[in-house]
Amino acid sequence: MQWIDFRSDTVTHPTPAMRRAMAEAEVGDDVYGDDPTVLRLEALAADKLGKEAALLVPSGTFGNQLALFTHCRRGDEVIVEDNSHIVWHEAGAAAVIAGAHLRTIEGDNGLMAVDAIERRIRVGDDIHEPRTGLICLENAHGNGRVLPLSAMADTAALAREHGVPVHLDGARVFNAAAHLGCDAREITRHVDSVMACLSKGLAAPIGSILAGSADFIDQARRKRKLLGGGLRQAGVIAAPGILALSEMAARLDEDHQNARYLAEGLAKLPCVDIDPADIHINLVWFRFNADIDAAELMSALKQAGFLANPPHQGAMRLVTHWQVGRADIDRLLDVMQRVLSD
Ligand SMILES: Cc1ncc(COP(=O)(O)O)c(CN[C@H](C(=O)O)[C@H](C)O)c1O
Repeated sequence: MQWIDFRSDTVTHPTPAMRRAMAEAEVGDDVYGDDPTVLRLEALAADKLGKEAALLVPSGTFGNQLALFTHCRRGDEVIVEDNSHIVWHEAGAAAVIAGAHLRTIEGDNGLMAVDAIERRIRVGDDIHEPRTGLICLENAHGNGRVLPLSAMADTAALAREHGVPVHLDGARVFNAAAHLGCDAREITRHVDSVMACLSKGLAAPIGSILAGSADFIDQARRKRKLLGGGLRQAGVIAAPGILALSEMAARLDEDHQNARYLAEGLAKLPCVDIDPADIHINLVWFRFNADIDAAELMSALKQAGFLANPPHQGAMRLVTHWQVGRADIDRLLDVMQRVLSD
C-alpha cells in the first residue's frame, strides 16, 4: 500500500536525488575528522545557521539534549516553555543526561513572556538555589506557530544581561524563516546554539545539526562521543543532508501553502474548529467542537490510504510535506466530510 502520510514531517522519504547522493558519497572516518562529506555538510550548516561551527547528530532530540549537556552543569536549571518538545517528547532526558532541572513557563501560543523568564532567572549565589544554566526557545513551535523576531530579541537581551546562554530548538527553523520571509540567520542571531532538523520537512533520511561557537561545538563533539554518538562513514547520511539544506529548504513555502489550503478545507467541515490564519508552517492543528467517532474517522482514513495520528483530547494534527499534494488533500477532505456528516 502506498500510504499518503499526514502523521508528521518526520515521515518524509529521501528524494531520488538524495538516494543517488547517498550511493555516491565520498566517505572517511568522522571520528578521525576525515569524512569529507560530513565536513562539507557541517561547514554548509554553520553558514546557513550563521554560527562559527556545526555538528551532525543522529536526531533532533539528540541535538537538543547535547546542547543542554554542553551548556549546563549538573543541578542547573533550564528555563523552557511548558509545551515545548524538550518538556513533552524527549523522555525526561534532561534529568538523565545533563542532570538539569526543567523550569517551565506556560507560554502564550508557545511564547514565554520576558518578565516571566526574568522572574525565574536565579540571581546571586544563595546557597539554597540552583544556577540558571540555560534558556530554551522553540521556533517554529510544535503548535505550528512562529515566534516573532522581536520576542526572540527581547529574550536574548534579557539573557545577555544575566549571562545566561540561549538554545533554540530549531527543528523547523527553516520553516520559521520561510514564514517570516527572512534568512534563518535573522532568527539564530538571537541564540547561542541552535538545533536544526535535516530529517523533517527538509526530507533527509536521518540527522540534525547542532550549531554554535567553535568552542561550544568542540565541547559538544567530545560529549557526543561520550554518548556514543561518534560517527564513522557518515558521509552517506551527510550527502542527503547537504541537499536538504541546499535544495529542500527553498521549497518549504509550498508545504506551508498546502497546509493553508488544507486548513481552509477543514474550516468548511462540520464540527471542526480551525482558523486558517493561524497556520504559519506545515503543521495543521484543529479541534472538534462535538463528540466524533474517532475510531470510525481513523478507519475511514486508513481504508482510503491515509495515515494520520488520531485525535487527542479533542485536538488533531495533520502535517504537509513534499510527499503530500493538493489532490491528496482534496481526497482526505472528502473522506472527512463523509464521516463527519454521518
Ligand atoms: C520541535 C521539535 N523539536 C525536536 C524534535 C525531535 O526531533 P527527532 O528526535 O524526532 O529527530 C521534534 C520532533 N517532533 C516529532 C513530530 O513533530 O512528529 C515528534 C513529536 O517527536 C520537534 O517537533
